[in-house]
Amino acid sequence: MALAAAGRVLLQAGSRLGRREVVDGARRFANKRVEVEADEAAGIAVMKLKNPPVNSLSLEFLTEFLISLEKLENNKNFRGVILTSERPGVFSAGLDLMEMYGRNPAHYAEYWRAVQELWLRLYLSNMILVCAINGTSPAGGCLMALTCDHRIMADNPKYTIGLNESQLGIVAPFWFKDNFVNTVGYRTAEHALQLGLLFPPAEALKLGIVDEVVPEDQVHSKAQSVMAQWMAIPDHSRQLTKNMMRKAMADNLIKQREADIQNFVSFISRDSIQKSLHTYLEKLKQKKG
Ligand SMILES: CCCCC/C=C\C/C=C\C/C=C/C(=O)SCCNC(=O)CCNC(=O)[C@H](O)C(C)(C)COP(=O)(O)OP(=O)(O)OC[C@H]1O[C@@H](n2cnc3c(N)ncnc32)[C@H](O)[C@@H]1OP(=O)(O)O
Repeated sequence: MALAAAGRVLLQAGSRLGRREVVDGARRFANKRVEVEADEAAGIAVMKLKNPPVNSLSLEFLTEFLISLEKLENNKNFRGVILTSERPGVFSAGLDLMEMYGRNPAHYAEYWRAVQELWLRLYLSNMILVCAINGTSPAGGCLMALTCDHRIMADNPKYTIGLNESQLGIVAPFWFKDNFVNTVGYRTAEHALQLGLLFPPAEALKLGIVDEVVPEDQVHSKAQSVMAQWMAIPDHSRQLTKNMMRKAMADNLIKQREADIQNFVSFISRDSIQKSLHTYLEKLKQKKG
């Protein structure tokens, strides 16, 4: 119920944005920040993140992404989604720092609800989610990948993935942490989270953050072949199994959703945290100059 209500809010927000859908022969639809190549006959869609310059998860991006995902969820012909970036090199730079810096509490609360919604929708999706990680994927970007059923990363040592929040002076929320612990195990998570480590593909593979590393030009073909394997499993048994594995963790957030929002708002509003974010943003700018 809570999920459905929040979904409606996002849909309303989406229509307020007034984005015109572009339909190309019923096989492609797009809003400004997400491109969907939908092959209804095959039952597979490719969702490409396209929020330049670095696919940060801004409020507008989250709204548009959730609307696109819901369209696919509502069409029973779609059984699988491949998530990838339209801009090879960066899968996603994670949460949009500008949504968490210098804004007011109401904005922080609205943003955090949308971030929760993204995680819940992806984590509990009945569809098969395969992540084609064709670039760097820190923090919230890594989280998106962690919600997927299978992760394939491009073999480029320049790309990294992990939960680096502590390096920014912030803390990975408990549900980011839970998703990570369930993927890599407690000790690895404890170590990586405290240090805010980002891992290149080979190390990410060793730790189980990703399932496969393939040459960069094969990420998409690999994602398609993995999807074909998963599609061969009957939906009902796969979905019941997925739900059995994931429900408890998702319910843990659902039951304390409002408290989690309040926690986030009071944490992110602190002067010391705003100062840390300021320093980090300055560092990002200086890197350029
Ligand atoms: C105890 C209670 C706890 C409660 C919980 C409380 C708090 C937790 C809250 C949130 C968890 C946070 C999760 C996150 O996801 S935080 C974001 C983490 N992301 C990063 O650290 C990535 C930062 N970016 C980079 O490292 C690089 O940009 C890149 C992704 C490697 C790409 O490098 P590239 O050289 O290609 O681009 P630039 O660095 O030049 O960037 C271009 C442009 O984009 C801006 N930008 C980059 N990342 C972000 C971002 N995440 N959000 C917003 N903007 C971003 C960058 O500043 C440049 O802007 P400019 O204006 O200078 O062009």
